[in-house]
Amino acid sequence: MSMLKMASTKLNFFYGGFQALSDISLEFERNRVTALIGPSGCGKSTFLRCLNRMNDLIPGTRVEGTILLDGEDIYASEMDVVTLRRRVGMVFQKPNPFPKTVFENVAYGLRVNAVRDETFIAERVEKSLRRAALWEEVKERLHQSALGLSGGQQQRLCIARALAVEPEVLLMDEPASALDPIATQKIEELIQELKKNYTIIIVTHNMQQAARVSDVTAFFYMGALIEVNTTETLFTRPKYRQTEDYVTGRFG
Ligand SMILES: Nc1ncnc2c1ncn2[C@@H]1O[C@H](COP(=O)(O)OP(=O)(O)OP(=O)(O)O)[C@@H](O)[C@H]1O
Repeated sequence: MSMLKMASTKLNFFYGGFQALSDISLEFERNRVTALIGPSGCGKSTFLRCLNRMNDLIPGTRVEGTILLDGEDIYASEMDVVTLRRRVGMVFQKPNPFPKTVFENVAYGLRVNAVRDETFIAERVEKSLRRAALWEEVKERLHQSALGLSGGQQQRLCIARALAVEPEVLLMDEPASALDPIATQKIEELIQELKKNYTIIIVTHNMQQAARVSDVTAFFYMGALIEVNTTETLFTRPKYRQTEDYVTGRFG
């Protein structure tokens, strides 16, 4: 099995007349955590959303170039977007549980995919909550509203919800930025655990977080990919001045 899970080649992205990404070629290996870093507005989130075609939902946008998932072009006409988003799951910056029970939040993706077997659903809900390191905290309150959970628990619930449909890739857009330090640490530990089973791509503003959780880091600046390397090398021996200035906190 190839180590390469996803790859973008010469990706350009436009919001109307504004080009937000230029010529991004970036590879993602299986069971690795890749962090996307760079100053506000440099295109990190735009790039992340290209990877499961979330940008399709924004009118007036245009993509050029290719993105492959296991060698298949995700923008090809035969690619089913619902299947793509099942395979490439996403967790957002702010925890966004549905106003439903804990159980139904996690079961949601299965029900949407027309799974009817309640035993199967219950097993998958438990497995997903365990993988998201939340089961012990919620097993007695599965049928209470998810909105009663703490922010950190809600974010792990959103991760469990993403895992329930068994994605292959997990996209995380600043998943801990709305959380306190303890909840953040739990999410970071969880990311380390999850990479055994998933390919993870995380956008973060927090350089220490990128250094702690990722194997590979990509530095974006003004819509371009400036450099990508193992996290250790990128942080200790960056090739370019812009990268160095950013990782040492001189700007951004
Ligand atoms: N829906 C949109 N319509 C038009 N322009 C957009 C839209 N979303 C983002 N942009 C622009 O595209 C550029 C890249 O934005 P993006 O959100 O991808 O950057 P980012 O690096 O993730 O920033 P941040 O760290 O602040 O979230 C910015 O100039 C932004 O203003």
